This record gives sequence, C-alpha cells and structure tokens, in this order.
Amino acid sequence: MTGRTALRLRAIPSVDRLAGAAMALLLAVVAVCVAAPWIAPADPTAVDYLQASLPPSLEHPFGTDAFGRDVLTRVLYGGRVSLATAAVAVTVIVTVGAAVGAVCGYVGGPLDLAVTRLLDVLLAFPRLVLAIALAALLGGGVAGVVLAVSLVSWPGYARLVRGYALQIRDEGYVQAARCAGTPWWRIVRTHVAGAITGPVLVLAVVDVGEVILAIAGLSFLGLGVRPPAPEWGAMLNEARPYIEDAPWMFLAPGLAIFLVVLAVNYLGDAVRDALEPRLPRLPQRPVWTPPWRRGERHAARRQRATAIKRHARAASTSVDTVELARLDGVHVSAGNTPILAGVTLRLSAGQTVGLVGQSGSGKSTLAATLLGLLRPPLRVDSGTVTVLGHDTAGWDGDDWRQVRGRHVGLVSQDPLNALNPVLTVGTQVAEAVRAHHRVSRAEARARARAALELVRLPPRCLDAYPHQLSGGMRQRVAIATAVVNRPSLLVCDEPTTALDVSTQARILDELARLREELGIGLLFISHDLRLVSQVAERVVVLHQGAVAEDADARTLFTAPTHPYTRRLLAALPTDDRQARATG
Ligand SMILES: Nc1ncnc2c1ncn2[C@@H]1O[C@H](COP(=O)(O)OP(=O)(O)OP(=O)(O)O)[C@@H](O)[C@H]1O
Repeated sequence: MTGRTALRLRAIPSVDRLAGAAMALLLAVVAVCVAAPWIAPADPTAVDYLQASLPPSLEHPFGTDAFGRDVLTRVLYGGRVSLATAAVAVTVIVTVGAAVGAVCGYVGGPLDLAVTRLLDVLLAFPRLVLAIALAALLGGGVAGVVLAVSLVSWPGYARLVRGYALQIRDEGYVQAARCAGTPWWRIVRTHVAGAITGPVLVLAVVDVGEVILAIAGLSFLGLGVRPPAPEWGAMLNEARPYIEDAPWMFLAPGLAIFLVVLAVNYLGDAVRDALEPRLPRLPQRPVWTPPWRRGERHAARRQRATAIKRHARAASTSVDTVELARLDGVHVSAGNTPILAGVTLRLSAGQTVGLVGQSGSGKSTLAATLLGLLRPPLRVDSGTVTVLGHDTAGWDGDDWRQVRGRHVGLVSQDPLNALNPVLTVGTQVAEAVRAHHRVSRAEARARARAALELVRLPPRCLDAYPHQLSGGMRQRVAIATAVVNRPSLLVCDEPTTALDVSTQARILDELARLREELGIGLLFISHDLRLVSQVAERVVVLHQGAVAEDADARTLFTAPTHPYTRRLLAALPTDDRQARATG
C-alpha cells in the first residue's frame, strides 16, 4: 500500500462521519468478541434446563436459549467463529478469484480459454449443493466448511474480474505501459488490480453476510461448527423452532449479523471511494427539496424556462447585442488550491470570444464553471455566473439540464470520448433532440440528418458507428450534436487539438459559418493564439487562473498590455503576427 493510499484510508473517519461510525462499530464488535472469555457473563455451553427459554432480564440481557444457555454469552463467543471464518473465507475467495480473473482476462489465449471452460463447469453446479458435497468430502469442521465455501465462491469473482480485465487491457494507459516495456505481471498488478479494486471490494463486502449465512447453513447440516459450540449462523438455525415463543433467541444473533454486515457494507463503500482518486474526498450532499416546497420549485423552474427561451429568442433575432453569459469575479478552488482567481468574462450573441492560455491556466475549469459542470473538489467560492439573464447560484441538476444542450452547447477536445461507441451517430444526435423536445423518433432523426448536413456530413453517417468515421468527421458529429437544438451559445473547448492542420482549418471554417448561419455566440478555447486569432473577434488571455488581458483581436495583436500576452505574441512566427495585426 502506498503512503498516499494509507493517508486516504486514514482520512475516512474525518471526511465521512458515517463511515467512521461504521468502522468504530465493527472494531467494537470484534473487540468484544475477542474479549469474550474475559467479559462474557456465563459459560457458553453449560446447559441448565431450569433456566430454559427465559426472556431478556438483567441477569440475561438477551435471554436464554432452549438449553438454558445465556444468549449474550453465546453471541459473544459465536462472533469469534463467525467473524474469523467469514474474514478468512472472503479473503481467500476474493484473492483467488481476482488473481485468476485478472491474469486470464489480461493474458488471454489458451490459458484464458481453459480457465473459462472450467469456470463454466464450476458455475453450472448449484453452489450450496457443491459446498455440502465438498464440506463432507473434506471431513467437516470449521476449516473444511471455510474451504468448501471458498472453493464454490471464487469462480463468480474470477468471471467478473476477467470481464473487467478484458476491458482494461485495451485502455490507452495499458497500451502505453505495454509500449513502455512493462512486464505483463506488473501491468496486472498495477493497472488491472488498480481498476478492479473498487467493484471487487463492493462485491466482497456484500458477500460477508452471505458467507456467514452459508457457513451457518453448513453448520446446521452438521458439517461445520458442531453443537454445542456457538456460532451466529448455527444459533439462528437453532432458534428457528422458537421464533414465535422465544424470539430473543433469534433476534440476538440476527442483530449481530445485521450490524456487522451493515457496517462492513458502508465501510466498503467508503474504502472504495477513498481508493478511487477521481471521486471527491467528501461525500456529496444531495440537493434535497422538501415535498411541500417542490410545487413552488417546479413553478419557479417553469417561469425561468420561459424567460430563458425569451432571452434566447431575443439573442437570435435582436439587432442589438444581447448578452448570453457572464462571469463576474468568479473564484474557483480545489480544496485549498485556487484555480480561477476573480475571472470576469462576458459573452454576447453572434460574437466569438477566444479564450487563450497555457496548459493548466484554468481554461477547461472556466468552461465547466460556465456550464455548471464543476465536480468536487472543484467549487465556486465566490462571484456570479449568469446564463441567459439568470444567476445560476442555487441551480440544481434539473435547472442546468434545461439549459445545457438546449441553449448552451459544448464541443470538447476528444470527440471519441464524447461519442458512445455502441450507438450509431444518428441515434446519438437524435437523442440530443429528444432530450429537449417532445417529438417523434422520425422527427428527431430528421433533425439529426439536418444537423449533420449543417456540418457537411453525408446522410450515410446517420447509420455509422463512431469508430467508422475519421477524427475530423467525429468532431463534426460532436458539433452537430451540440448545435442540433440551435443553442444560443456554443462553448468549444480545444475542438481541433486532436486534428491535423488541414482538418483543423476546415473545422474552424465550419464553426465560423455556423456562427453566421445560426447567429450563435461562440467561446473558442485553445492554448494556440494563432488558432484563436483566426476565429475570434475578442480575445481573453488567461494566465494562472486570472484574466491577464481582454481586448478585441486587433488591439491585442497591435498593442498588448500584459507581459504574458507579449510573450505569447513573441512566440508566434513574424508573418502570423503581421497578418493578425492587419486583420
Ligand atoms: N478535479 C480536479 N482536482 C484538482 N485540481 C484540478 C482538477 N481539475 C483541474 N484541476 C487543476 O486546475 C488547474 C487548471 O486545469 P484546467 O484543466 O482548467 O486547465 P486548462 O487551461 O484547461 O489546461 P489544458 O489546456 O492542459 O487542458 C490545473 O492546475 C489542474 O491541476
């Protein structure tokens, strides 16, 4: 375990109080079970028929069972066996299953084929029947039962992990590791294991309860923990005939299993989150509206939607310049790290604003802020974000959903990522239409075809899958999806970065033409000042999260005021600089 992982795990109780409580509960249960010989009030196996089936009292807080044994004592002693056997069995199952699945899925070939066939056979047997047969073969006892349960359970994990490994082996970062000459076992250990830890952990914690009950089932058949030794599952089985007359016999071990499984489940989620660096460190607080306020909220949303539509219509028809979006003194941070420092930016209808800045200056963060797409740990600390005349502070997911894709579109730098590989282009563009308009499938498809025509893609592309198109064509599909609902504002975040120079030029022409034809406002984001200057009338220079300069394109090229802008200009070829300065 790396130091960073240990740190993240150690931080769980402080960032997630509920997980901290689950951890404390689990530790407390383990501690009292381990300490049973010293703290238990009675002998767990001593029979006393005079005390049989007594309800809970001060002397016997959980009552007594049909043999007069103290239930609390037996729960404490039983926990030692149940928790130890479940922990051993789950560890064996997960380790064997994950290792076999990861190696087979990654290595493939004859090994994978042979193991997969074996898994098919093992999974075809009813699990419990196979476990009974194996436990009997192994001679019963706690060790035999743990082994039997482990042997029948690992194939399920292996199958699941193999599926993950098959997917992961084609990921770009795994291919990069292969190209770097990393041996297969190291790739499996680092990349495949890293990616499957989360889902496997969730499955494992869910299995803890199942394993306790499976061991209990085998004990009931006389194959596992033999009476009178206590074990939670066996206690449940012993209590079954008395469930109506003496429910406490059933409740005490049942409650113990319930609490342990609940704590393990919650803790498992927290550990998975802690190990996944892309997830926020803090649990997200859902925006919850009390039922009595929902009507008001719907009415306000409807009103706002109408006002936004009116604003958008004015933006496309008015001869005056209508403001589409504005950032006012916006500060964004990630934890304690400032990312945007008091950014102010205004976007107007029919105008192209270029946002330029070096890598890491905060361009994508600015776009995400404008579209309400910031995810923790990134957050807006102060300032206002206004979209189509409305302050977006307090907007929830539904509020943004009405605006994104309908009035504000986004084209990102990686069209392959933005397109679903198993859906045709037509389906995906039509889906964007149906997300905002109540139209028939045929009408949505017709609008999708029109949008593809708008970006000069032939109608045959409607039925093509993304992988059947070139990079430039995919980017056009992404643009068609963004403009199919005729938004007022289009945010293009490095839309041509992944393309060759001639395709870049064609996409830029396309964007300029769309702006003319549809009258939309454009925020064109790039680190390349030369590219920005080809499309933008106004250029905003972002430097270390702050606006260094905001000027019309010609002024910026002829009289830059900020030293950083001057450095950017100096890096351009002389011909380019002169051409831009003369417009
Ligand atoms: N989820 C995040 N958590 C923490 N820091 C982040 C996160 N996303 C971005 N940052 C930080 O914010 C800063 C700005 O990142 P951003 O992606 O906005 O830059 P950019 O100008 O778009 O860069 P590029 O041109 O390379 O895409 C960077 O220092 C980055 O490390």
